[in-house]
Amino acid sequence: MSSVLLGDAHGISVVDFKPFLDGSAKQDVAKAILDSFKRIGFVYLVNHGIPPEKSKAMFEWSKRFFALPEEKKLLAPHPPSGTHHRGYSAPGVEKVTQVYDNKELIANARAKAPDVKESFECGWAENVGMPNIWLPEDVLPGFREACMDFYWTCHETELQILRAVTVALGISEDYLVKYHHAHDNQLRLLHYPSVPAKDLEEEKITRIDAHSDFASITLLLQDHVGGLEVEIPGKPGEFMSAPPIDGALIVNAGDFMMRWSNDVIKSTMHRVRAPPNAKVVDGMIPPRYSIPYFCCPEFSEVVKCLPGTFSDENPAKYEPISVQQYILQRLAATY
Ligand SMILES: O=C(O)CCC(=O)C(=O)O
Ligand SMILES: [Fe+2]
Repeated sequence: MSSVLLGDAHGISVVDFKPFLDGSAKQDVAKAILDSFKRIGFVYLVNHGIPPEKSKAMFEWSKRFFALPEEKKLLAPHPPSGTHHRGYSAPGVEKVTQVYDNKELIANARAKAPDVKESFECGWAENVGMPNIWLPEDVLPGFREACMDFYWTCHETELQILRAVTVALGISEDYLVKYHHAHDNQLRLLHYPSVPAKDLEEEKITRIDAHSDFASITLLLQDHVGGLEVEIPGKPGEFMSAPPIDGALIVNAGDFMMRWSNDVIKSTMHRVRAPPNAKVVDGMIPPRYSIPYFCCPEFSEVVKCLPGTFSDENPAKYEPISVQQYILQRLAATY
């Protein structure tokens, strides 16, 4: 085993990112990430550059935010449409599915088994297309600043991961970074409240249904509770757990990465269920907190297969697609 590959969890590689960041073994790290992305679309990174104390502090802010009374959280309300994806969504409001635009289907899925999760979304401050929606500062002083600080910290790690992926694909290091210079990303705080184990088992409610992520890559921090599941390669509809690993960041490829790479990289379906071996107390599953950071190309860009990923024998599988059109279509289908 090469020194950058530290092990694996159910086939998802655990990779040391430091030798990429310090330049000591860039190719090895890049290849290890790409191998895992090709196999399963997910990779764990340690020494990823997001300081552990910052992650810890962000989880604490998230807990403080979600612990506020409902009427306070609703002072930063998510608009009724999914296309302005900012602010606070109460449990049951957003329903993530792999449906693109059938409103009726989505409404039925929501009514049948709502997602029992609440979330807070924010982006960069001057994004005029999708302005942030904050609480009044005195409701939770410091929250806005903490979110924005974490946003930019994650952005640094995002750029390095994009560089690693392009290096591994054999194209110039900044090729994908250029698509991301507008940092049109989204920081999401998620809280899955404690719920009756029975309701989750009987699928009366869900935490989050199976879906692929829409954009380039997602950086995902999860707490120790677990419950994230990833579709098993070659076995559609069968899932396995992607357990929390101390200090590791989960990175998964989204639909744009799949399209850019002409299907070399997988954009794998994942979901959140009851955690395996959950400590059920009085019939209740413990709460879960997670923090995904969705990395997205600039909205005005068009995503098409990268040079070298297609040929006469292996034609491009995807038509060029507008970033804005695809993202807004998928977002609209969640509210
Ligand atoms: O909570 C999680 O770990 C998963 C969240 C997720 O997949 C998403 O928000 O797209
Ligand atoms: Fe996701």
